[in-house]
Amino acid sequence: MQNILVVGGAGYIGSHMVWLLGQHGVQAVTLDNLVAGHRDAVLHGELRVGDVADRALLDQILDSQRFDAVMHFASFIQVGESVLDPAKYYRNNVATTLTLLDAMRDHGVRQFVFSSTAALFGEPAYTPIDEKHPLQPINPYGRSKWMVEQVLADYARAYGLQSVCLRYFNAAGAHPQGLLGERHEPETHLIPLVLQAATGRRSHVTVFGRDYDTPDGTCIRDYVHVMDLADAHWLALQYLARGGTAGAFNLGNGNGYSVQEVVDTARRVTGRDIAVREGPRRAGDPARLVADAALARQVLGWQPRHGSLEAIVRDAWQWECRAGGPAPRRPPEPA
Ligand SMILES: NC(=O)c1ccc[n+]([C@@H]2O[C@H](COP(=O)([O-])OP(=O)(O)OC[C@H]3O[C@@H](n4cnc5c(N)ncnc54)[C@H](O)[C@@H]3O)[C@@H](O)[C@H]2O)c1
Ligand SMILES: O=c1ccn([C@@H]2O[C@H](COP(=O)(O)OP(=O)(O)O[C@H]3O[C@H](CO)[C@@H](O)[C@H](O)[C@H]3O)[C@@H](O)[C@H]2O)c(=O)[nH]1
Repeated sequence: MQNILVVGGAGYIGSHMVWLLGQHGVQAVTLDNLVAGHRDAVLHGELRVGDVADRALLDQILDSQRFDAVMHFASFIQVGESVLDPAKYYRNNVATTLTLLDAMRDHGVRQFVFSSTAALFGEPAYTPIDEKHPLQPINPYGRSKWMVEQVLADYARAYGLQSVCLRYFNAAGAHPQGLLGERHEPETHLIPLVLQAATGRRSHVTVFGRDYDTPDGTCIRDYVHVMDLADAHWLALQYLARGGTAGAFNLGNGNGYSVQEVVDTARRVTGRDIAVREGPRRAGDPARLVADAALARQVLGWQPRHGSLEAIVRDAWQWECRAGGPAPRRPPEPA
């Protein structure tokens, strides 16, 4: 693998991946329309600002050089918004992915790594959740990812397009040296919100429900470090390069932490008081989502290196203390 097209590489997870490709000495081109990404988050390779729905642009990029694989991080990501405006999600997450896959097929690029999600599993029938668990997404965001997974299985059979779907549980943490981190606007994810309450950027964090069937009544999630996700993508590229066939892998640490445990850990790591308010349940939140990632360990050789919640929160805190992120590292491109 010498040259990778990273779609959505200016976003949270994609930017860590682009950095890692640089560390491995692999060329990367990022395609991102910057609706949610940041120009200064692309620390390696070339950034092409544009929409993945733009077939002419895709043709131009794929004609200009030979790519060994495409990694696809670009999508809209807010579950609540997907319920209110499903069209936005099906268009950007499904229709534009078809445009990308068809362009790849036409240009003979046959390897694809896709950002899928634990939202595919809906309300779990059992935990930890392995790949045999029924797929039963309960919102348009999850369904949009499921549709793409099904398309990918068909494209593998019909066109020989080999893909790996990586179903992340809760991505969290930041680059351990503080180069990159999470900068969503609006931020909806628990760990950055808790840490922003610690810095004073927010007055408090609201706990969404304390009446779940869990030991302390708050929801349990499997937080997985963004660098461990990037490692899994790297291993997925190696898997495809050695002829691995299309497949899907769950990515999590196998440890569940409650919302209250996240707040307590953040209080310990930051040494700050964090004001908490009680709120109602958020619609569509399963009580417990914990991954069984044995398959990724066996087949990809994935070994999470930053598995403890403490390490995840520490790295996210280092990033958050930079209050909005580091100064741009790349000069702005001419308009
Ligand atoms: N963050 C999580 O906990 C999590 C969990 C499971 C799955 N995922 C998936 O991982 C992927 C990355 O998530 P993230 O948290 O980094 O999100 P993000 O919003 O930070 O990154 C997505 C990037 O894609 C870009 N983009 C969106 N639509 C585009 C388009 N049409 N053309 C070009 N660029 C476009 C955005 O500008 C952004 O830079 C997403 O597909 C998401 O569904 C994330
Ligand atoms: O202000 C907040 C924000 C979140 N939560 C709770 O914290 C937990 C984690 O929430 P969040 O960080 O928003 O992540 P999830 O809703 O679990 O979703 C993430 O993780 C899923 C996989 O587990 C992915 O599918 C999604 O894309 C990704 O956003 C949930 O129980 C929320 O109810 C709060 O109590 N207060």
